[in-house]
Amino acid sequence: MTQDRTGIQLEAVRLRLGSTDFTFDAQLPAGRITAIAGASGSGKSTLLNLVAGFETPDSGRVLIDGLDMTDRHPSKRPVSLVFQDNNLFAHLDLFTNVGLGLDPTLSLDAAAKRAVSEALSRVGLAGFERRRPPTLSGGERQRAAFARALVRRKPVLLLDEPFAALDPGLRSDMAKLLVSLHRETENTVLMVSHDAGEVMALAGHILFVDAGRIVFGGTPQAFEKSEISAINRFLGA
Ligand SMILES: Nc1ncnc2c1ncn2[C@@H]1O[C@H](COP(=O)(O)OP(=O)(O)OP(=O)(O)O)[C@@H](O)[C@H]1O
Repeated sequence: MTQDRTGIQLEAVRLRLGSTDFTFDAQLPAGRITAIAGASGSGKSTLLNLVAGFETPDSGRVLIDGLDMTDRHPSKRPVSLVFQDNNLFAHLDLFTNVGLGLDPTLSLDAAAKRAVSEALSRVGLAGFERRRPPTLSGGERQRAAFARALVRRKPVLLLDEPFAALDPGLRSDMAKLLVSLHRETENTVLMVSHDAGEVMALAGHILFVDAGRIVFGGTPQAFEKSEISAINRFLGA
């Protein structure tokens, strides 16, 4: 691991979308899994989109490992992404889909091709290289999306409800896969989730968003003891 990993900072970030105002101030630890939790419509995806670069703040700054990302194009940020709907190209086989994570022009040398096969194998999809996404189960497609993120070897992994479309058994398998990939890569993970069980099982750090603001940032232990009513509702207390 490099010495100067300081994680993700949102410094006095302000954004207005339609009639909704967002204000985010946060410091997210490097090398940990941080969950962004909150009710539907609270602003979880918006926060993630600000880090990914799909939204640009009206004011304030977004930093990753100390570098100002605020005006940097999403493709130039040191992040990889996994979404609920996995965004695989249906007409391309898995090898190509994962290879695109490495190089959009697909000019892959022998080492890059090996990396693609290793990533598929790491998520349990060895031998699936020539299969196209429509021939796979939902869980297999989501594994392929993880392989595509993995192969990029970026210091930050952004996940937006990555398991939401899966049934409970698969959700728990994928959660285990995420934890084991995280142990290996020690990357900084930011994961949107509206599932209290998932948040408590996976996160080492939690941000809770309510009405466009972060109303809690801290450990799962402190989160459980919080007396904020929106958090108690979220935890089903
Ligand atoms: N481009 C936009 N224009 C106008 N309003 C927007 C836009 N994007 C998001 N919003 C609004 O901002 C609020 C927060 O949206 P966001 O998607 O961040 O919430 P969320 O917490 O991720 O919700 P969910 O759990 O339902 O996905 C919502 O009320 C949404 O309608």
